[in-house]
Amino acid sequence: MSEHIEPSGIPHDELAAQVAAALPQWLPSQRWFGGKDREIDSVSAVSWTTLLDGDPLLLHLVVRVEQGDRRELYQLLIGSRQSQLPDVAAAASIGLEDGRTCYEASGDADLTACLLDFIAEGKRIGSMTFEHEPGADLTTGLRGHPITSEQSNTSLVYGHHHILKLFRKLGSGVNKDLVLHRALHELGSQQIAEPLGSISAEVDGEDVTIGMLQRFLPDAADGWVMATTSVRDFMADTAGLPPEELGGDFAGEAYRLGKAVATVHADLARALGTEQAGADDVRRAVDSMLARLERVSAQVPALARHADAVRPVLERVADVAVPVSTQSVHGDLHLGQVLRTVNGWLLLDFEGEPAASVAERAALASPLRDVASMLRSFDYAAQQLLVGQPDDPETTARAMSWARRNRAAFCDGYGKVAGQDPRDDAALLRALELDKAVYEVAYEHANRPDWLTVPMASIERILSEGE
Ligand SMILES: Nc1ncnc2c1ncn2[C@@H]1O[C@H](COP(=O)(O)OP(=O)(O)O)[C@@H](O)[C@H]1O
Ligand SMILES: O=P(O)(O)O[C@H]1O[C@H](CO)[C@@H](O[C@H]2O[C@H](CO)[C@@H](O)[C@H](O)[C@H]2O)[C@H](O)[C@H]1O
Repeated sequence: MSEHIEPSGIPHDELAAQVAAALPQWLPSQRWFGGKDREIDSVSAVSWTTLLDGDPLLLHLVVRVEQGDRRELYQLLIGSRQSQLPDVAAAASIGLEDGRTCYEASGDADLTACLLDFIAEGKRIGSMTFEHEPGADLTTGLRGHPITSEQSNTSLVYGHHHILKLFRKLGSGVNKDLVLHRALHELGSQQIAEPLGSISAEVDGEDVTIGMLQRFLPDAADGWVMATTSVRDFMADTAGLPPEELGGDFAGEAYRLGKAVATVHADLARALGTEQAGADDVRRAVDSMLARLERVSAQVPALARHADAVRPVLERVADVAVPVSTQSVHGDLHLGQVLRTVNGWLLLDFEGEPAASVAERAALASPLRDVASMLRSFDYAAQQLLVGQPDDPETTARAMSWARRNRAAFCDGYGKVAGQDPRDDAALLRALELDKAVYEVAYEHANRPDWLTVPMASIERILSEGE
């Protein structure tokens, strides 16, 4: 915390408190805010650090958001200028009652340029520590611009060299994304973007990762964009050509993606070890899936109607042969988390599901969790074109044939490297897919209500297909 006084005379602790008081109105409109499903009871400033003093001012702020029995920490960069306001999005403005303009400053490249330089210098400011990884080759003096794609966090790209992710919701300790990136990089993994540095801060007496710097891959193609382009080509073809003869066929990519995911799983097992889950562990995993089903059903009546049919599928996992091998996994793998470079597929963002607790994210799991999660994403890619469209069984059937082809290719590629086809564990895979779809119902309900039909249609399909 700092005792600095801004030129206008307001102490920074007062400014932090004023910003926190204005946040209940502002937070719900932010894509990265994970508490959109509930009323905000209060927001209070937990810690603040002056990164740039004077005019302009850059304040790092950690706030506690209270929503019923839920209490979460979020970080913000607060900019304030007395003179000319920067050309940042109007949505960044956090109005204060006394008319002062404070804004969320991650879009102000003049202010965020210092973050990269601080990492290169290995600077300590107040309770914040900026570090580069051993041997990291950093280009400094660059301006950082936020990426425009959908994100749970906020990432700034510095001159096509580096990308700095600022974790919005803060957990405790070293972020899992950083832990897994470091472990994979140490093994020489080619399936990740090299970790280059980090930012941490002492919050409530504990060191917490608040940012991670990585090599930026300017020529990489986003997996979601590639897959949905392929779906569009496939759906637009009226000559009825077989998919393998269409230019945008994705099956070869899906196969190679399967191989890349299996390689990462093998590397994670090698780097961080495996454990054998016994009957009690499996029972706990089943109970946690059932609890999620009940929780989400209570919020979304459309899901509640299927809960009686979903429950026995989840329960069947308790009958799988034990022990089940568990390990560190990605935790929220989907097509938007993979990049295709000239050297093959890379995986991003090992943080796990944004809504999960730190303990849930750190828990070891069957690697089939990631397989199921990626299979769900092929369904999403196929179905996203149908969102808001009138129901047409023929179009739906064609979209689902794209999903089937690519899901199969992904499993073939995965099995080739893993030495075992994930489809051999049909009961577990089916339950994990359903559990992920239940998670997605909650995610869409809170974030993109128009897309709720996507996981709901999948749940109906998985249930109707039987075993
Ligand atoms: N190293 C990188 N090189 C190029 N693009 C990247 C890199 N890391 C992330 N991205 C882009 O940023 C997006 C968001 O990154 P991600 O780590 O998934 O953030 P979040 O946790 O907020 O979802 C990705 O979907 C990808 O398009
Ligand atoms: O922000 P994250 O990437 O960490 O993940 C969250 O947002 C994702 C959407 O951006 C969401 O993914 C769901 O939608 C995707 C299409 O937009 C689809 O490919 C995924 O399969 C589907 O789960 C993800 O669940 C959520 O955690």
